[in-house]
Formats: sequence, structure tokens, C-alpha cells
Amino acid sequence: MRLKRHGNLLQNSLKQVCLKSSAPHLAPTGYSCRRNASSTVSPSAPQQDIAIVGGGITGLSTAYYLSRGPNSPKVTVYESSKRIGGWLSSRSVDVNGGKVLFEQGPRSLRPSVPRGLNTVALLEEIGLGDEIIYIPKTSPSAQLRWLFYPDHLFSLPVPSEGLLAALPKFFQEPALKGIVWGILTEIFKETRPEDLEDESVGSFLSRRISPNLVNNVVSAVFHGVYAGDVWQLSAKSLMPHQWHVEGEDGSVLLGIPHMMQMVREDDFKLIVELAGRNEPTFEAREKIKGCSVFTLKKGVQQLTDRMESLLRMGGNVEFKPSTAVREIALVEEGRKVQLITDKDSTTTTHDQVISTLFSKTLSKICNSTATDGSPSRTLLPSLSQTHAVSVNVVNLYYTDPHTLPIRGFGYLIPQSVPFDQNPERGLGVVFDSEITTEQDTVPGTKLTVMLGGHWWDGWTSIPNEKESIELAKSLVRRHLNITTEPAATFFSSQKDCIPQYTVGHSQRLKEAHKSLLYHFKGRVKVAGNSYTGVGVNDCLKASLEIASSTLSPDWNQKTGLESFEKDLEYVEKKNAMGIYKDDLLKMEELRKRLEDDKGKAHGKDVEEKFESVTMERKKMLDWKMKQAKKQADDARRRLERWKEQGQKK
Ligand SMILES: C=Cc1c2[nH]c(c1C)Cc1[nH]c(c(CCC(=O)O)c1C)Cc1[nH]c(c(C)c1CCC(=O)O)Cc1[nH]c(c(C)c1C=C)C2
Repeated sequence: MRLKRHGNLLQNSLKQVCLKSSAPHLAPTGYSCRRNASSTVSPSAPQQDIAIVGGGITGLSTAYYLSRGPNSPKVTVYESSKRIGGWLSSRSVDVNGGKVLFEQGPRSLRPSVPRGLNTVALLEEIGLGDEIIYIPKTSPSAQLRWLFYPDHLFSLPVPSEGLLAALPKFFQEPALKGIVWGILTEIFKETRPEDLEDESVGSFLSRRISPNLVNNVVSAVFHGVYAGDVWQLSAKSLMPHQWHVEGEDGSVLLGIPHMMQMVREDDFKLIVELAGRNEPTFEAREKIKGCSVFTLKKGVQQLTDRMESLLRMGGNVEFKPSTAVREIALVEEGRKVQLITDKDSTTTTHDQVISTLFSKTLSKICNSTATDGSPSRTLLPSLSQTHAVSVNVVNLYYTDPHTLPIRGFGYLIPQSVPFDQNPERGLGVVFDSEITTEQDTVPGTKLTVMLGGHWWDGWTSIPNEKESIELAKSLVRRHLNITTEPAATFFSSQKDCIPQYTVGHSQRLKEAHKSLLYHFKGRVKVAGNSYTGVGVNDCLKASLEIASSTLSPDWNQKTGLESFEKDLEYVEKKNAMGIYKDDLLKMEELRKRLEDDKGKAHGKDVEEKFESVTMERKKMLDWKMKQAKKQADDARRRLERWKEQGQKK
């Protein structure tokens, strides 16, 4: 009975989500997932049939965005494994009379503007707003981040303590040697040759600042995000702002003021889109302001679980788990895409296919048909070069809440640490119980040890479960002096979990865009962590965009990679200030008028005018705030109504 009521509630909320996105006054400015009047697909046209290959976070959210409007297409999600949800995997494990939550993939998300805001908006939309745990910027896990070099842990400078407090560390810590000098002399360094299309993060930052910064600090930070090798990862793709300003201003340092006024054009579009819908709610925006990262009460997998159940209840989406797609081909004179799956070689046809697979896997299933007996070749050669790293994740739980000798987020191990200090090939350790204890029912200390990544490139076999747990215990014994046995351990091997955006990434994707258009006429599109960012926030942004492209009038010009046709474009941040955009533009107008007046007016007059402008701005902001709050109240009341309706049913 209880479950049923819950089910009704979910179904209702999906209906409400649909109603919401179809409301004309809420029409998104940029990404319309609705088929509007100008669409090539008229309301009487047959329902489109879309296949999504891959049932991870990108596949599920694409299915969700496709399904939330009226006249939504028929969607089929193909997933090779039994389980839907992909890399987002949270396990609740029984320990000593209670339960602790272990994360195998991403564990917390950043509230960055606008991608993190977009994630919060989605969480609110699917009814998980109250399940978000906001970790405050003041918590030890947000303040203290540690690095290991060469044989000890040291904390990275805390920005709030200021430069003066941090300065001695730059001279005492061997890892930071030469970095201050490298920064001070950056503006005098030669700029890159004009014909240099891309280079590694290592080469870029060594050239601009110092190799020590790369080997001892940046390589550690890149371990924490990409588990990759800084000497192979692309500066153009992964440090796009810094790369851009070097090109524009000749120096990264001199370019900082410029950089701070800029925002990527695609992010700007998302800011405007979110502001247009006043999302996330005012309350969530307020919480985000003070938070460093956020997660969910039952772990990040709650996001994929909720989307899956909403989609199953909505009725327009069919799930095909344990069904690997082994071939994709254009058929019926280019009017359909055929998928051949490994289930008895079943074939199905669809109007469009969105692949969220690892790009190399996609390249293997998109082949030319050889009629002359020669071996078939991939139609997407530039994607066949992609490489991904594997990470073994070991979760450890100790009953003593005071097992750790230090507080903070955890620590990262840079590439320069000698082998004898890191024979386990560790990348870093997360102090999960320092980030939040809200997910567990018993006290204790919870750690996650990450092993492998690029260290294992070229290895033919990697450590198994038993070996990895031993390696993890040995690592925390040497680095943290933890000698007690954990009360619980959990292991997972994440094979090829992080695609590596190595030098030439953007050029390869530009070529892939052309190949997809040429061979599949826009009927095969891509999204996911192989292309426009490896994080959850990036994947959700990509799925919003690809769902919109799929239903747009010019769907046949879109592949998900069209942004790679040209270099990244930036716009001025002041035009991208979300809900304050109009105010700021009006302010700018007033400021200009005042400047014009300046020549005519004197002293007191000018001061008075400035004061009146400030008052005017304040009034405008107050008004906007009140409006946003009213909208949030309305949304809350609406939600209460849905809940009541759901319960009555
Ligand atoms: C399986 C291991 C993973 C490692 N990195 C990622 C995974 C899935 C992916 C990843 N990690 C972070 C980001 C950036 C997030 C964003 O921009 O929104 C991505 C794409 C950052 C991050 N890394 C760790 C944590 C707890 C976070 C969360 C945000 C933060 O606090 O900065 C921990 C961590 N992840 C990896 C390692 C080696 C590591 C070590 C401490 C590899």
C-alpha cells in the first residue's frame, strides 16, 4: 500500500514536470526540449523513435529531458550491463549494528555556476531537493586539502587565511620550491608560438610557471579529477580559460582580470536558461552560496535511481538492460538508424540514436560494410584513438571516529612522489567521514583509497580485490600511520571509468563531428564523459543540450560535437549574471549616462547622482529578491498540492 502511494506520487510528479516545461511562460530561452511551432515536426507528425545507447547518468538524463515535454518521442535505452545507472554507484553496507554508505564513483558534486546550479535545478525538479546535503565552505573538509610529498603530508594554503599567512609554506615545503619565483616572473615569459594548436598541461604550466608546480602540485590535483597524466592531458581542453588568455594577453597572470570578466558562451546560454526559469529555487541558491560541495542523503546514486523510476512510470521510455549494441548503421536510404544487439543479433530501427558510450567503444561499433572481403573499417577513426583510465576504489570503515591523525578533505599524491613512497600506485585518499556523517547510522571513520589511473597504463593485468584491499591498507599505514584493521571494506574496479582528454582532443572531436555528419547525416549523436567534460555536472549539461538538439528543427546538423567546429567563444560575465542581468544592464546604462554628464556637472551634483543610482540599484535588487522568493513559495505550495493529490489517489 505504502509503495503504491509512493508510485502514484512519482507518476504525478513526472506529469507535473511535463506540465511545467510545457508552460509557455516558462519556455526556456536556449534549450527547448519541446517541439514548438517552428519545429519541422508538426503536432500531427508520427511520434519520433529515439534510441539511447548507454544507461548511465548521461543516458538517463537525456531520456528524462526528451520525455518531459508534450509530444515526447518514444525512447529506448540500451544498456549492456544488468544494472542501470553507470558509474554512479552508492552501497549501504551493514557494520557493527548500523549502516554506512560507500561510494564507488563520484561522491560529491561542485556547486559551480552554472553547471552545478543546473544539477541542483534537476534534483529539485525530480523531487530530490530535500535530499541534498550541502557541505558548508567552513567545514574542515572544504578548508583543508593535503598533498603528500616526498614522504610527508602538508596542507595546501587556505585561501581565506590570505597570502601572507601562506607565504612561509612556499619556502618551507620542498614541493613548493621555486613556485613563487615562477609566478612572479610569469609575465616576462615568452608566449607560445602562434602555430601551436595544443600542448600538455605539464608543458603549458612548466613553460608559464615552473616544472615543480606541475610535478608536485598540479599533477596531484589532476589525479583527483582525471586520475591522469599531466604530461599527456590537453591544456587547451582542460585549462581552456588559461590557454585562451595566454593567447589573448600573452600572460596567464596578466590575463586574470580579463579571465574573471569572461564566461564561456555555452555556459552563458545555460545561465540565461536557468534564470529564465528562475531555477534552482531562491532557497537552494542561498544554500549553494555557502557550500563547497553537495551530495545526496542516500548517496549520488539516488539521482540515477530516481530518474530511472520516474521514466519507468512515465511509460514513454523502454529500458533494455543486459543488451549490448554491437553495430550501428544507417539504413532505408538514410531515413533510419539500425542497431544490432548481442541478444540473438536482434535488429531494431530508430529515427535517431544518441550514443553515451565511451567514444572508443562507439568507434568500434560504427563500421563500414566491406563488400569486397577486405576488413571493415571504423567510420569514426578519430574516436578510436581515445584512451580511458581504470581506477580501483577501496572503501575502508573503522569503528573509532578518531582514527585519522589529521582533519580535512583527504590527500592527493603527485606524480613526482618516488616509487618507494608510493609502491601501491595510489592516486589519493578521501576522508569521507570528514565530508559528511549524515549518510551513516553509526559513528566511525570512513576512507576511500583510489589506486591506479594512469599509473596502470600499459599494464596487462591490474590488482584484484584481495590485492587492492591489502594495497589500500598498506598505503594508509605508511602515509597516515593507521595500523588498526578496518571493521568493513568494500572494493570496486572501475574499468575505463575516466576518458582522457589528451593533447589534440578538440581537433579529434572536430573530425568526429564531420564523420558523424557525413556517415550518419545527423541521425547518430553523442553525449557523455568522452566529449565535453568528465564530471556529473558536465554530463547533465551535455544531456540537456543533446535532448534539445534531437528535437530541434535543425536536428540533422547536430551531432553533440558541433561546438568543436570553432574555438571556444567567451562573453563578458556582466552580461551573464543570471537573474540580475537586466538590473546590471540598466545600471550600466545609468553609469554611462552619468559619465556623459560628468563633463557638465561638478562635485556635489555628481555625488548626489551616484547616490541616487545606488539607491535605484538597491530597490531593483530588493524587488527581484522578493519576486524570486514569491516564486519559490509558489513552487513549494505547488509541490504540497501534488503530494496531497498523489496521496489521495
Ligand atoms: C573513481 C575515481 C574518480 C576520480 N575522479 C573522478 C572519479 C569518478 C571524477 C572527478 N572527481 C572530481 C571531479 C571534478 C568535479 C567537478 O568539477 O564537479 C571529477 C570529474 C573532484 C573530486 N575528486 C575527489 C572528490 C571527493 C571530488 C569532489 C569534489 C571536490 O571536493 O573537489 C576525490 C578523488 N577522486 C579521484 C581521486 C584519485 C581522488 C582522491 C582523493 C579520482
